[in-house]
Amino acid sequence: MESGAKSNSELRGEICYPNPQSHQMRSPPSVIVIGGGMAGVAAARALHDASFQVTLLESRDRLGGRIHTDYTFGFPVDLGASWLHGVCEENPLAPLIGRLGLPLYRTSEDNSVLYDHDLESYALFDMDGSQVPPEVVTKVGKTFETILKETETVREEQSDDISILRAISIVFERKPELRLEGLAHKVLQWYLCRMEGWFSADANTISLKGWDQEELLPGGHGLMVRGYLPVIHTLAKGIDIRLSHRVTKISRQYTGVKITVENGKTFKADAAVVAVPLGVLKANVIKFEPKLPDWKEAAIADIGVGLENKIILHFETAFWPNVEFLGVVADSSQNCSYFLNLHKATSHPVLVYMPSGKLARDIEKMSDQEAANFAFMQLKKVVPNAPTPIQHLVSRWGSDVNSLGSYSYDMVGKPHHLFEWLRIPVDNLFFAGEAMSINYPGSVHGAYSTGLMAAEDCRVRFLERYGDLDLLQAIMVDEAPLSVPLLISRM
Ligand SMILES: Cc1cc2nc3c(=O)[nH]c(=O)nc-3n(C[C@H](O)[C@H](O)[C@H](O)COP(=O)(O)OP(=O)(O)OC[C@H]3O[C@@H](n4cnc5c(N)ncnc54)[C@H](O)[C@@H]3O)c2cc1C
Repeated sequence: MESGAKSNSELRGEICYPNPQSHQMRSPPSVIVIGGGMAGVAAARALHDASFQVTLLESRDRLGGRIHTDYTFGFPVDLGASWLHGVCEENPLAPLIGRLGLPLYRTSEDNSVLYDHDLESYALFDMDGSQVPPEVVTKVGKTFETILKETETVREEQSDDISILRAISIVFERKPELRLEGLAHKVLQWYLCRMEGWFSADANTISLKGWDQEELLPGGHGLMVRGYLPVIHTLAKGIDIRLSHRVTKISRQYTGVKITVENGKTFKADAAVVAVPLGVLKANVIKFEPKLPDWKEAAIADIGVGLENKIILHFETAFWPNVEFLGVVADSSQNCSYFLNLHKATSHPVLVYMPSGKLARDIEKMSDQEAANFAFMQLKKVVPNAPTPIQHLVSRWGSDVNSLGSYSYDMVGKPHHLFEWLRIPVDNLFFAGEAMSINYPGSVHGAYSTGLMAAEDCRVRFLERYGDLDLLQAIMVDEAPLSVPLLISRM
């Protein structure tokens, strides 16, 4: 409490607020974490370990959020995140995954996701089922790399931001020799389709100035062979978690926060960590009282949320080429297809079809069976006499009220620093989530690191106010040294 202000008892109301002189006698500060995805559980774990009283409110009847490992097939399959992007010691999640002994299967060694042309990994097919010669895939991959390099010159010249698609067409106007025809053109569209998948957005909405501002960690991309969920469950151990508690209102008061959930029940605490998806914040599902400052609302409005879904097909046996990825090339990026072959990594006969952007939005309008049929028709372009799948799973991240999108990206004309603005606390509200990570947006490790940052910001806020250094133990925000090596197959 500041000097000269009212006494604690006058201010407190129903909340027990700390008194600097009597902190030894009060209970530890309390924090409500809203959202039980990676960011929320990471914040809850760190605050719990630093002696805070933590309650986590989660709207779904499960933890994990956009980490959703499903066991319907009798083995784990991820409907949301499945890769650790950056299989290296610098990855903030590496120490935890290493300690848990969870195996990773490296699908590519290259840390670039855009023009990786590791030929072992891919088999691309034309619409008529004929395989694209590997040398064409490599050659077009190099051309795509050159085109993206050329867009850097366009970026330097343009004062206003434009889309990556517009920049590519400017490059074609200037250097017609980079424009490809026939099969090579279709392969180029497939590379563009993969780029759109990385951002979960169409190329005409992705910012030329912002698209490469995230930090790509080295070490390539490793699939979590046993699914991502064990990481969430480890972090959540011992935390007071209330599932099926959808928050509808967050009131900031001088004495703390009051959180209202759907059934009218209220929770009070000294502070809160808001770790719900950006899509949920955009939809105003949660009312903030008083309203959030204009700069925060602008950041919420101006960061994009894209859509990527997974249609998971389970077969009796694996009958497709033994490569990590299968692709179908086409005249436009939207008509290209992209399958992950889980059989390579897990020995289970499963293919994962991954549409993004407008295609993903269109597919979400279909029933599960129609969506599975659509994915199967794409597969038939690769293997015309493919037997029908025995089971399927379909994600709907766009229409699910708990996510309202897949992950964030830089929209045209919007500065990248908005990701940091989204993270900055507002009084005793702290913010965490993949869209609050300026370095690693759209990723699990980004969400994790913002959870730790929110916890640390909260801890420091209490220390500043009460100066109680013993009560609250330091939170490791910086990467801990990797004590256990990662278990990586396909080195
Ligand atoms: C299809 C797909 C594939 C992906 N692949 C990868 C990948 O391979 N690697 C990678 O690193 N990243 C990947 N990502 C991104 C990654 O999943 C996310 O960046 C990360 O999981 C987000 O974590 P989060 O805690 O910020 O949000 P979330 O996981 O969405 O957690 C937010 C939580 O808040 C809850 N919530 C929502 N509204 C309320 C409310 N009103 N009250 C209370 N709780 C609420 C939600 O139910 C949810 O549990 C993928 C995402 C998708 C959708």
